[in-house]
Amino acid sequence: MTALSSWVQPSFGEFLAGSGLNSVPSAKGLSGESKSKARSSSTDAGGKKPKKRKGEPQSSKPEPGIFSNKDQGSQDEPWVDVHAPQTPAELAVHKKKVEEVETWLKDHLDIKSGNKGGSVLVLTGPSGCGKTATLHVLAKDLSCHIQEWTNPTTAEYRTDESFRDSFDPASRFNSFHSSSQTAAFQEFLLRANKYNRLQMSGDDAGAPERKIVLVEDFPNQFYRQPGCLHDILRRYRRTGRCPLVFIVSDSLSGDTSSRLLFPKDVQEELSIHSISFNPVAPTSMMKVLSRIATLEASKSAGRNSVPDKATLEQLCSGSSGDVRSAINSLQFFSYTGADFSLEQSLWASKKGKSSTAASKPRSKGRGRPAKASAALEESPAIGGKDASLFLFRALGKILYCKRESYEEGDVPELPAHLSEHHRDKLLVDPELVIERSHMSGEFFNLYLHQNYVDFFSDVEDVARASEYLSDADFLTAEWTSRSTMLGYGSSVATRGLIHSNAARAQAAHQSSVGFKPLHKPHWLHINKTFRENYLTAQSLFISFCLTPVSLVTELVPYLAKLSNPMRNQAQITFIQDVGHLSLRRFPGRLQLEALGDKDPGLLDLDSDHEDTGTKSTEPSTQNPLSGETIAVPTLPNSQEPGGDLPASQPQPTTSQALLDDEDLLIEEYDSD
Ligand SMILES: Nc1ncnc2c1ncn2[C@@H]1O[C@H](COP(=O)(O)OP(=O)(O)OP(=O)(O)O)[C@@H](O)[C@H]1O
Repeated sequence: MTALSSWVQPSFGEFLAGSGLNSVPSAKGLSGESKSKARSSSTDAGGKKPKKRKGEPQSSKPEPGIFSNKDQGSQDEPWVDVHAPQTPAELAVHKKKVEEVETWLKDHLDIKSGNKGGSVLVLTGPSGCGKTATLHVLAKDLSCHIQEWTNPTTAEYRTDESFRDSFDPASRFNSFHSSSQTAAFQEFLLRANKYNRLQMSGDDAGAPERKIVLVEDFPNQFYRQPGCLHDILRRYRRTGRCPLVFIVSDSLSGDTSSRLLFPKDVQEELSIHSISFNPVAPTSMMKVLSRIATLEASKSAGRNSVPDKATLEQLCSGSSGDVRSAINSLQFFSYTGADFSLEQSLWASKKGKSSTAASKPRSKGRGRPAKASAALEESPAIGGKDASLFLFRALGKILYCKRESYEEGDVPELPAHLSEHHRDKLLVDPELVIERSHMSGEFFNLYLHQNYVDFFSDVEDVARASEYLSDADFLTAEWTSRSTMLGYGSSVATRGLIHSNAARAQAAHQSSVGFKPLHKPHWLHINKTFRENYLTAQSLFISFCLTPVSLVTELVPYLAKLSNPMRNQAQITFIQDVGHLSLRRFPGRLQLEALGDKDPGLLDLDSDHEDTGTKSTEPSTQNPLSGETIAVPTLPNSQEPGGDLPASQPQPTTSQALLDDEDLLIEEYDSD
């Protein structure tokens, strides 16, 4: 927030000074001209804070969270700080999560009770869901001190010598930056672990210091080489005396950074406890917003308006469970509501538009979808957070393609020969859905391709839809134009799919498809196997000096035909698995891996690699489509034949039993 307020104020300073406004929330970090201009025009709220001259140190700057002083200059303070929770009961976080963190802290704070000091906790969850606030409140409750790591700025450790080193052609590019940041982090941990805080007057001198080391700001080097962090953690685990808490915020589409920094095996090895926070629930969010709005309205003597319930609800839905963003939007709204007369009318007209759209009764369908689709289609009116969609919901929006009938005379009728193409008004915007799924259009198409058939009831429609999917594929086939054509490709795929589904063309007659489980694309698995086979072939047959493609398509099939090709057991197994196309082992269709409603979209192949690999529990088997046998222990359960197939999929047939193949025996050959 400090950073935020320091750039917000200069940008608005002149405008505020000119308009005689003084109650914009940006006292923290004020600097320079704009600040003095804003101050000079202050008559009321600005005057509450002692005036500071340019260049004067800002000693009274409150820390965010519980350290902020409620009484001082709250008019100018960001409300997130003024109304920071002080007790666990005030937290907008689910009680169970708070208890979980509290129990862990209590268990690991007492150094004397066994050697638990060097234990590590990772808090994950979306940004602004109260992870830091929870830790601060609990630390205060348990009377312990938080020592937090912040990345030093480059200037701080750019001593003359290291600066000169960085220009040394022999030294690796940027090495001074990353290594010194990691070294500084290591030193911080060492010191935090070794030394207590200086005793200040008023501190209880006798009481042993209880301390939590907090890391929220990770040195960049750790993202490039997570191994560095893991080594430091191993050392800390052995020597640490106080609990170490990491806070990792999830990205919009998944928890990729926490998986990168704290992979499962490292968590197990170092007994790292992980607690995952959810976005703040709308009911808790409403409580927090109403409390703050009422308090602020009573404090401001009529200058701030209390937003009505509908507005608060809108703020809640626009914040996507981010309490910080919701409170900021509320503060912004309250100021605009009271002070900016011009802005007020602009906001009001925008709000009016969205609220009429949201409240407009729909002629067809139930209330809930109307509300949901309105929330998706309308951007939140007041400083709303980017609303992301979980992949599961995004796919549902396209596959279920909700429609609403046109009002009489709304659209011109199509000519008779085109009447079969008439469709009711679509309630989703496919491009927006893809954008909010935070996934590339190509990957999104893959998911559609895997799942669309279950949502169709006519084979002619399926044929048309598959043509659109092929067209989309074709549009992005040429690498030179791919980046330009990606958007078109996904539009053709999504809109083509939606249009082809004639059974869902009319809002009044949208056939009920019921709930259909969605699955991850089989392509992901094939691609993973393909890459693994390439790597294995390369390492096993390195002496042949062939490219991976030649190895797998020429050498290995050839060796498979020989009865005595190799002497190494690993090579023999690989040749048996990959070298020949066997139809022998497959009794039925694949069972695909289900897509959960919270599964993140896969942004790149590496994350897919990890994703499919870690979730696998099933034994290895063979792919009936390509004929490849997959001897990979980490095979996803999508490959297990014969298991419980979803009702939507054809059940295994017995015809494959006829495809019996004689066993291929490869004997070991010793050339010596
Ligand atoms: N009732 C409340 N519960 C939780 N936070 C609140 C509440 N009221 C105000 N806040 C403020 O909301 C903000 C919550 O952000 P917090 O830093 O805890 O989020 P976070 O999950 O750690 O996310 P990030 O990683 O982005 O910082 C804090 O500034 C906190 O002071």
